[in-house]
Amino acid sequence: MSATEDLSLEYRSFSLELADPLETADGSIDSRDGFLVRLVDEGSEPASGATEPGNEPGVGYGEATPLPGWTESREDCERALERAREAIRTDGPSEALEVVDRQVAARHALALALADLQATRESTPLYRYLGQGPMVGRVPVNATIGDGSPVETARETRRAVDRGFDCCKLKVGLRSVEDDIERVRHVRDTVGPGVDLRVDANEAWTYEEAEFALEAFAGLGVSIVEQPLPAGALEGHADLRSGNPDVSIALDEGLLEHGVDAICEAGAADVVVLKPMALGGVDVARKVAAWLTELGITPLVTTTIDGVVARTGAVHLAAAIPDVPACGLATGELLATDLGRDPVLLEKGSAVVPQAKGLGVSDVWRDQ
Ligand SMILES: O=C(O)CCC(=O)C1=CC=C[C@@H](O)[C@@H]1C(=O)O
Ligand SMILES: [Mg+2]
Repeated sequence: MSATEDLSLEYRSFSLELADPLETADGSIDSRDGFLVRLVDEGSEPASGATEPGNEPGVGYGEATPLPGWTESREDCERALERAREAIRTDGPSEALEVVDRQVAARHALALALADLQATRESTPLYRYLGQGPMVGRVPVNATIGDGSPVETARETRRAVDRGFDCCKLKVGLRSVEDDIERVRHVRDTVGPGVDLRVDANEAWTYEEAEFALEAFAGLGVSIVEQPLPAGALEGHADLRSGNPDVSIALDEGLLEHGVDAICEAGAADVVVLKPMALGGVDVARKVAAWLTELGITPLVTTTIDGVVARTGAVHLAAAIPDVPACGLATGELLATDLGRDPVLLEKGSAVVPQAKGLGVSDVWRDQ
């Protein structure tokens, strides 16, 4: 993409309620407010007739959905998008990316819109533009289960398994470790041994609590414990790892605090969670994934409970990562409303990857 082409950027705010608040040890998420971004190549021929996915040749979509604690604030995001709008008109895409470099959600929106536009021009689905790899039909996904009562948690997990999920991530950390162990035991008894269970504590535990939890979780067949300790505790995570070879340790908040090299040097993670919205875009996340793989750490992709544009971008990112494990991409079903039609079908625990040009989303920029 050259600096001289005639690109214009527009953005609109949105607010999406969750169907039910997602309870986590870090607080409850009940709505997602952000900005839908549209990039238009003013020099390209307008599409004639109906706009099927990938059939808007001069248009790219992006989404900035800031989440407190993970990204810049909504206000900073809007100011950054305004700077990008001006910069892209006067100086081109590279300069526009530079002026939002530190506002990760805004950068995510711009980078996604640019990638969607370019992949569409090259008549290739976004994941192949990002990864330059082979055709991928599906990526495995996990169901996301909030930190509810033991009965609610078991019921939700059962429901997810009945709908075809064979991997479920349970939020933990809101109650005592003993209570969480009983909660997970109840889920295991309900769904049986064949379901892959993971837990995410969102930094809730002390080292002693985490050690106690990990030992019990190993006996319950929990495969991954995500962010058991505060993000700063790299050595603590490394010690938990070496003491509990049967359970993988995943870092999520820890990636944002330390970066890949420090995590690798400390030996603090088996798995690292990539949230493209919090990392500044699918392009950045793709590079981080490649670097992790090179270092022998497994990358997996999740969302920050985003609208359909960012969520579909995350599905493409996951499809661009070879042999990616089940990813936290079934988050659209947590929303009561969305920005438009979801081009990603969830089927038997997998997301069916859109094969249209670009992102493959359509019908998100309706006339207001
Ligand atoms: O990974 C998933 O299954 C879904 C995404 C998810 O769990 C999260 C999204 C946004 C904020 C966090 O509370 C949470 C996480 O920590 O991974
Ligand atoms: Mg997490």
